[in-house]
Parts: sequence; structure tokens; C-alpha cells
Amino acid sequence: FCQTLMNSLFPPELRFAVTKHLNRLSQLFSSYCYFDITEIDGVNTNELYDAVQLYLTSSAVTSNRLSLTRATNSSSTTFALSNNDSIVDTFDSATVLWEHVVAQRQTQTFAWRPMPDEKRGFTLRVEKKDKRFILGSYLDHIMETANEIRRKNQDRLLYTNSRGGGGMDSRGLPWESVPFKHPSTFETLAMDPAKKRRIMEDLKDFAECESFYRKTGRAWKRGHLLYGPPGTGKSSMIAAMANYLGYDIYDLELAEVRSNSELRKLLMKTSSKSIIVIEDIDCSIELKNRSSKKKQSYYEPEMMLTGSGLGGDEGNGNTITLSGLLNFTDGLWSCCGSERIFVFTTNHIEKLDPALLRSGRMDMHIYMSYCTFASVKILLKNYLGYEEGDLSDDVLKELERVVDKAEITPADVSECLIKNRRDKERAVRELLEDMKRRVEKNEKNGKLRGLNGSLTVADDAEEQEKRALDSPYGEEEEIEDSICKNSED
Ligand SMILES: Nc1ncnc2c1ncn2[C@@H]1O[C@H](COP(=O)(O)OP(=O)(O)OP(=O)(O)O)[C@@H](O)[C@H]1O
Ligand SMILES: [Mg+2]
Repeated sequence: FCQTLMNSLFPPELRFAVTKHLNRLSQLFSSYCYFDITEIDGVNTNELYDAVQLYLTSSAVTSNRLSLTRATNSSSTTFALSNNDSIVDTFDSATVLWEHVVAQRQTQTFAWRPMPDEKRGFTLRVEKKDKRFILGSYLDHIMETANEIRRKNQDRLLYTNSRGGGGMDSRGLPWESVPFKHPSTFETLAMDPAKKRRIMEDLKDFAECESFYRKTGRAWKRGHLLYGPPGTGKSSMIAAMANYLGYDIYDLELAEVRSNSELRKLLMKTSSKSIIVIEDIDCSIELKNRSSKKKQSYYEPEMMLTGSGLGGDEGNGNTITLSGLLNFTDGLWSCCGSERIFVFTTNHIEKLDPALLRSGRMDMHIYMSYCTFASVKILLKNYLGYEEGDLSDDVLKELERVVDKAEITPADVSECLIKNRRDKERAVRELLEDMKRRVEKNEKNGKLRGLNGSLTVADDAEEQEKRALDSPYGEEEEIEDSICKNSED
């Protein structure tokens, strides 16, 4: 009514001025204050607008109407507040009202850059008494939540330094990235369920325990060593970790790194919330002085690690030292980011230098074993859809009897099941036959070893060396206690 009255009483120019003054007057007596967050601020895109847009999706349940969008090539749908709609949000004790205001932009004859046809913005209505609190904590909370959502919606990235020679890309970054879409998850990973659960709990504790690390003065990072025969799922485990935590992966090719300082530069250019991986650490590096029995400090510079494809001569610049590598994971530089997990993998833990294995260096030693009965059941479920009760007791018993002695890797079991996945019974039959053949072969080899004296002695020496290295961490399953457990109590 007021609007109609004003329209009839005043000419347009005057109407505008009167409305403006009336608004000012009402604001003076109102218990609310308003903030406008426009999409484009001058010529710059307003980061806060995007953040609010995303943030409101997290409390979207309170709105009845939302708009859905899915960007090209993206694997997730985002929903946002519809045009000219409003939503109530509460933060601590404060209640605020968000309104999405969309207006048609006047056509411009000239612009430095093309502007969208619509002028979009959010209006935030806040009670005056909450103003200070909202402008501080609430807006920070919005930015943080939005970053978190953005990270979750984004596809993971896999970075590599394999360009070689310390090369940089067009933006001066030493890492190249591709979208990471490895489908491995902890659910599909075949391993002992209890062990799997402990690893998952440890990772979750790690990701959620920032305050614990701060309180105890520890850098917020974690080191994992994955070891075991080829095809037991070490790389799959890394992918599962990344998918579980939503972290990016930096796959560090040590052979491409020429010096300690280059290694440090690479580290400085990694982001937080990432897994830094050095695969097959025993193959990509070689301890030059390892064969000499002379006692040495691990920080002596002449202990060189030489990249496999490099000359390895001291002085040609193509060497990194063990101390450089240890500094990479443990030193002051390793703390230039936070929330990072270092993962080393190896097929031969016995070949690694004790300095890398020493307790405190790697927080967890995870043995990826040959298939056990529990892991075969996971693979049968993954590949053939067999549940616990779908297989006959006889088959299950037979599987349980032979699986450990067969020493078959999850990769070999997967291969057999994929090959015959159209005929499930045949798949199980062939798997059992394969396992039995392996048991026979292993038993025969075992006998041969017993008959041949010299071979046994040599093997014993090797076994002893392995045990000496393994001993501080237990026999075969070396998952150490999570340091983070119960820390927040
Ligand atoms: N524990 C497992 N659970 C499920 N699948 C597995 C497992 N181990 C191996 N596989 C299957 O075998 C393939 C090879 O496994 P993966 O590359 O993870 O082994 P790895 O231990 O990293 O081997 P390598 O030492 O040769 O690098 C995977 O693509 C996966 O399909
Ligand atoms: Mg691997």
C-alpha cells in the first residue's frame, strides 16, 4: 500500500530519495543490521560470495528450495540457495538470515571485462548485538567450511616430479598433476579386517587430532612403511588411504631428484592434506657405503643414496644423501606444511637401512601379506559377489586349509577371479586348483631346501639378517599403537 501511495504521490527521482531515507530511518530503530556480499566487487570476484554459496549447502536441509548444479567433467553435484530465496542459519547462540538477491544488470556499452547478465549477491541479516561476533568467528567459519566442501567435491590429484632435472612447469611448480581416480577403497582392500580397522582408526585419529599434535609439540605428520611381496596391495593401500581421507597424492620419483636442496624444494611445494609417497624405496636408491662395515653416523655426508638412473658419483650433483632423505621426512623442513602422511613402500624390508626403520622414524610398519582366508573372502565378494553364506562349507573349509600354505598374492587371486568372473563356480574351482598346485610346489621346494646343506646355511644367514631388522617391530604384523588414540579425552 505504501509503495502504491508513494508511486502516485511522488515523481520517480523523488521516490528513490524518499525510499532511501525511509530505509535509513527504519534501520535506525531496527534491532538488525545488514551486510551485502556481492558476487563481483568492482572488477574482482568476491571470494566470500563463493564461500557463502558453498557454505549454505552444508546447512541446506533447512531450505525447501535449492538449485542444483554439476560442472562439466565433475563427479559431484552441488546445490545452492535459489535466486531470491532466504535461509536461516544459527551459529553458537546467534541466528542470522541469508537472502540470495538476484537482479538484472543494466546493459553496459563498455566494460573492461564481460560481466554476467545478472547482479547476484547475498544479504546477511544479523542482530546488532551479534555483529562483532558474526563478523569475526562466523565469517571465518564460513570460509573454512567452504574450503572443506570444495576439497571434498574436487577430484583428488596425483602429482609427480617425473619431469626430471628439476624442471618447472609454466607456473614455476616442480610437480605435475593429473586427476586421481583410483577406485581402491578400504572396503575393496583384501586384508585382515582387524588390521584394516586399526589402520583406518589411526588415519581418522590423525586427521582429526590437530590439537593433540599442537599440544604435544609434534609436527602434524605421520610416517607409514608398507612392505610385503609384489602384488599384495601396497599401492592399492595408498590409493585407499587417499580416497578415505580425501588427500592428494605426491608420488616422489627419487631417481629424478638431483640434490638435497631439490628434494627440499619439492617438499616445500607440496600442499597440506596430502600423502607423499616414495614407492619401492629399496630399488630407487642404493646405499653406496652400505657394504662397508665401518660404523658411521647416518648423518655423514658421504653416505650417498644414488638414483638408479643416475651416475651416483659424488660431485656430479646427481646424488642425494640419506641425511637429506631423513631430513625430508623428519627435519625442520618437513613441518613447512601440515597434515601430511609420508608413505614408503618396499618389497624387501631387509634391504633397507636401519636408519629408515628406527623407531620414531616411521610411525607405522604395515606388513601387506599373502592372501589369508579372510582376504580371499573379501576378494570373492568383490569379484563374484559371493557373500558369507553363498559358498558351501566344503569349499570354504578347503579354501581355509590351503590358502596360507599356497602363499598366493591378492593380485594372483584377483587375476584368477577376473578371468572366470562369468562362471562363478568355475572361478572358485580354478582358484582352489591353483592354490593346491602352489601348496605342492612350496612343499617340494621346502624339502629341497632341507636336503641341500649349503643352500640352507645361506638362507639361514639371510633369514637371520631379516629377523634382526624386523625384531624391534614384532614378528610379522608391525602396526604400532596409534599415538593419537584417546588423545582428545
Ligand atoms: N590387498 C589387496 N586387495 C585388493 N586387491 C589387491 C590387493 N593386492 C593386490 N590387489 C590387486 O592386484 C593389483 C596389484 O596390486 P598393487 O599394485 O596394489 O600391489 P603392490 O603391493 O603395490 O605391488 P608392487 O610391490 O609390485 O608395487 C591391484 O590392482 C589390485 O587389483
Ligand atoms: Mg606398488
